[in-house]
Amino acid sequence: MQPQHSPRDGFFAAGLLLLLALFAAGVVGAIRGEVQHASIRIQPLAGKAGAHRGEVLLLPGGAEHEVVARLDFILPPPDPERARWIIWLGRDPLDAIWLQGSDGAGAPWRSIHYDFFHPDAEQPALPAGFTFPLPADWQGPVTLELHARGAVRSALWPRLLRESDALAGARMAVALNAGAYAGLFMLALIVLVLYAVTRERSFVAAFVCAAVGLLLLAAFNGHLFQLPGFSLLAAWRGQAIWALLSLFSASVMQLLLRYASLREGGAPAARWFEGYSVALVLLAATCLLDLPPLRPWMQALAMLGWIGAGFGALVVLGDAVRRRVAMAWPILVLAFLAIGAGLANEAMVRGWLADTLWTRYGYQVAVVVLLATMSLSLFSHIGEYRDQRDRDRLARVDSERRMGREAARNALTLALQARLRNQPTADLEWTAARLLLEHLVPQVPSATAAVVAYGYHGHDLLVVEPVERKQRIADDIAARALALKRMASNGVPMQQPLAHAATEATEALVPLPIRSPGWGLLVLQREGSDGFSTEEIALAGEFARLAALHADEALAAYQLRRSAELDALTGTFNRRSIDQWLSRTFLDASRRQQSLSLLFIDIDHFKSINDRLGHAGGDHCLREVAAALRGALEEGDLLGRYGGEEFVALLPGRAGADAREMGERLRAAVERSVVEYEGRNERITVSIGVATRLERESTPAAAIERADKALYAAKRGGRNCVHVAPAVFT
Ligand SMILES: Nc1nc2c(ncn2[C@@H]2O[C@H](COP(=O)(O)OP(=O)(O)OP(=O)(O)O)[C@@H](O)[C@H]2O)c(=O)[nH]1
Repeated sequence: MQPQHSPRDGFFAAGLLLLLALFAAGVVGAIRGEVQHASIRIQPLAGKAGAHRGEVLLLPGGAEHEVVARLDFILPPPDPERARWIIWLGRDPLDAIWLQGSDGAGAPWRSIHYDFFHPDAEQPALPAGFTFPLPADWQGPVTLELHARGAVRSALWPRLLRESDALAGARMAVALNAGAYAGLFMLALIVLVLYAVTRERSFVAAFVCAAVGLLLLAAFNGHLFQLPGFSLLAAWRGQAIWALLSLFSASVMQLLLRYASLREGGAPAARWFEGYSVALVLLAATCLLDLPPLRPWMQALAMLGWIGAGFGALVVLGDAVRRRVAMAWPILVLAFLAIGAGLANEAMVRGWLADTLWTRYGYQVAVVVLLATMSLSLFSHIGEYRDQRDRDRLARVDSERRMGREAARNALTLALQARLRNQPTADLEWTAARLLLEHLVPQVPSATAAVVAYGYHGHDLLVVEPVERKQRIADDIAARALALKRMASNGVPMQQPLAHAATEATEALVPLPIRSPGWGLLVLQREGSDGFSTEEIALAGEFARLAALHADEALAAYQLRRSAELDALTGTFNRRSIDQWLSRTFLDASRRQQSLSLLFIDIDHFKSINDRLGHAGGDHCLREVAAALRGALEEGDLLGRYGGEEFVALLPGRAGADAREMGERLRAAVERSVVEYEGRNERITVSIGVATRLERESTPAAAIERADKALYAAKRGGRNCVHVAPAVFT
């Protein structure tokens, strides 16, 4: 994505213009304030290299040259009130510069000897020029020789000034230099911190640019060689400056590459820039190799390299303006300004423009402002970085949430499977609803969550979380049951503001997949008007579906299990399960030393019933007898069909008289019941044999035999009676 111009650019550009205006005002003031110097006539001495143009003496650069010129000037009479006179020259990269001549008495006089690359220890920090104090007693016409030697192109403008005026000018220059250094230093620091925070590589390029720029400006001004650590660079003399210039050109190209995002676009310009940067680094290395045959060419090559980088920068910036890259046009304007200031400096070095603060240092200020603007425009990269980070974080949060919900879904499924498997049918739906709410509420926070169902698997259900709100919810649901039923039958979840709530609240209604005519809803209520997200409602729907599905499955499994245990005709236990029950209850009772009785109940003359009513009528009678028996038995007693027209009742906790009493009750119940079949009333009786578990009996076989015998005895005893088996039959 391409960064766009933003209102921020406008503010930034306005701020920048303000700064530039302040700077320009300062420079103009400095130039205006410059002291008029007394005129010096310069005359190159015959036989020595060096040209002059008016007041300026030119050193051509490339190979090492030495120029000697005669300086003629008239010194006003000494004034004890005012400072002495000095000859002042700009601080050009000269290997040596000094003045010599003779005083009024003809005695030889020689000035301080300066070497740009090896500054004297006594010189002030950040010296701004070469100052040659003249003896205080000199006056009238003076002739001196100016000796200068160096391999860097320079234009020497000797000026005759009062020392105080020279100091004032020097202070101005120092202020400019210090400002430029501080600016680059701070910039380097800021972009380094930004890199540490964002890990955005563009800031490394900006850091290298600011750091190399700082070294380069300090080298151009000669201040670098004052620093103990860097004084070693003086061994390379001018070559060190050209190496730094080439490195700076390369770092500017790299910064431009990143600023204009050329790499991302895969533009061919990116490859050119990369290649050119490598060439510039190689050029810097060549400068430091200091090969004598190449030495005269290095200045020109480094300058060419710089001009090429400048040209490339203009092309890229022009393109960036077209592509609406952030801050492109203020940077382009600044680049033009920097190039203009650089050309002014070159014109000064060639003697075409006077040596002023502006021509000497203007390009330095422009470069600092340009670099600062370019580096700060990389803030747009921070925006991208921040966006990316936000996107990553959102994605992470989203995936964590999704994983959390997936885990909750699995947990709900597992809990439903585990808890519903052996649940008695009456509790099945309640348990499913409870589990649904328990697992849903942490995922979809709700002040109240409820499962409401009518006619669900044949019964009504209301489970509320938290339980304290059950009554309120029950009243609320009852009050609008009709509307809710309509809503549930639509099958589409919805949410609405809670009309009667004192504070703002929202209610989500998620229909439960319940077979008609039953209906049910998952009701979620939440404080505030924000309501539930689509995702939350979808999750609630899915949880509700899971819970209902598992409840249905558990019910079906329960019914299947029951059908395998029950006798299809009478609904009592079948022979297989009554056998299991017999074994189980006998073992149980023997372990606990509890009473247990066993009743064999046989319908009297069933054959004749069958004969009279037909087989279907017989079946009907069997069902009616089973119902009568079940009605007379008590909770905990078991009834099963042992086969044909014979039933078995198991009475845990009963023995002897108790069991007989129950046998009587059963017999009487059957006798009382009048079975109606096809308009005929049939009277049915049963004979019952009772056997009670003996103390050491843990299996039912013997008791079954006794009960059978007792039944046989009852039959023999005239039927429709109860016979209790003795402990031992004789
Ligand atoms: N309708 C119907 N009849 C059955 C079923 N199972 C057995 N029977 C009949 O039940 C009758 C049992 O007759 P019996 O064992 O001779 O005894 P009873 O006629 O009841 O006479 P007592 O038991 O001596 O009073 C037989 O006629 C069987 O056909 C059944 O599932 N349905």
